[in-house]
Amino acid sequence: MQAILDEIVATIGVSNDRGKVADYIPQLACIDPNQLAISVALADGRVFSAGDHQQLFSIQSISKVFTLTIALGKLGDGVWARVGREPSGDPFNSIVQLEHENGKPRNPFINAGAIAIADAIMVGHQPKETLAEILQFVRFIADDESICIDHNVAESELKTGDRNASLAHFMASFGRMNNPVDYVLGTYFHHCSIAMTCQQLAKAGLFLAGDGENPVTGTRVVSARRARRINSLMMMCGHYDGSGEFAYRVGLPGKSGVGGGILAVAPGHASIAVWSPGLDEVGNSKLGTEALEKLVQQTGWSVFA
Ligand SMILES: NC(=O)CC[C@H](N)C(=O)O
Repeated sequence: MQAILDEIVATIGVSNDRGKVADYIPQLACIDPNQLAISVALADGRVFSAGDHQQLFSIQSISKVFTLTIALGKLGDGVWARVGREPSGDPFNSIVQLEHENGKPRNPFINAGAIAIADAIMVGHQPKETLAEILQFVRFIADDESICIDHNVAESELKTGDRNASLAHFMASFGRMNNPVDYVLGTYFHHCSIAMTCQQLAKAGLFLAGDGENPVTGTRVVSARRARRINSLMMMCGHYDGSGEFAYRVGLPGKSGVGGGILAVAPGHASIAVWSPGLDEVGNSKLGTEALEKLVQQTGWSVFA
């Protein structure tokens, strides 16, 4: 495995065509695009990494997998009254479907859906309490107490978050927000601003590769059925309007973030985190996707194999 990862970083890491760093969040615009990292956490507890795998990055929308998991724990199937389970086929920050679909986001991974999920898990709590709960959950699944929120990124998003504020207010106009919109947005921006290394992220995804149980710590996070369902949502919706392309090229459930990270799950085998800040046209890590494509070719881990 180490040789495979070293080879992936050596070949893909030299690419001149690295995509474009997200610049609508000023704090992300200044990240050096010449970075690439990959970590594979195997079901037997071994973790292999290559490239800049010790570097912290903004997990952004990958956090939506964790907030969905928390929401399912709190609301069970009640989650599906708040968001759907269908791919949107539209950009991650699109507002158009909300008008025709009664303010109900298509899925929990587009921005509107994740904002609705943030509202759902607040259940009357203050943003601080909700964020503490989210952070505690992420630290628990990653088995790492050092994971934190990057407050500079959160502030930066807050200042330039007009689109997300529009989505939230638009949903509120359909009576779909239980908490003050500003509180929900504050929660959403901060959970998107959790900073992790590839190694930490790969470990955090292990429960999804292990039928809901972290195979290393032996702790059950969700039921096997719930893990399968989260994986299926990642497969269908995790890369927005690039989900079909990702399934075609990589063939694993995955969730991307505009920080350039991707969490991918090879059920029964491994949890994989990749990071390279340059994004393709739809906002998914360009080299990260290429690295995963190569890894799956070498390991045969595609769920369609
Ligand atoms: N695709 C993403 O990672 C988007 C998340 C980002 N926080 C936003 O709201 O725009």
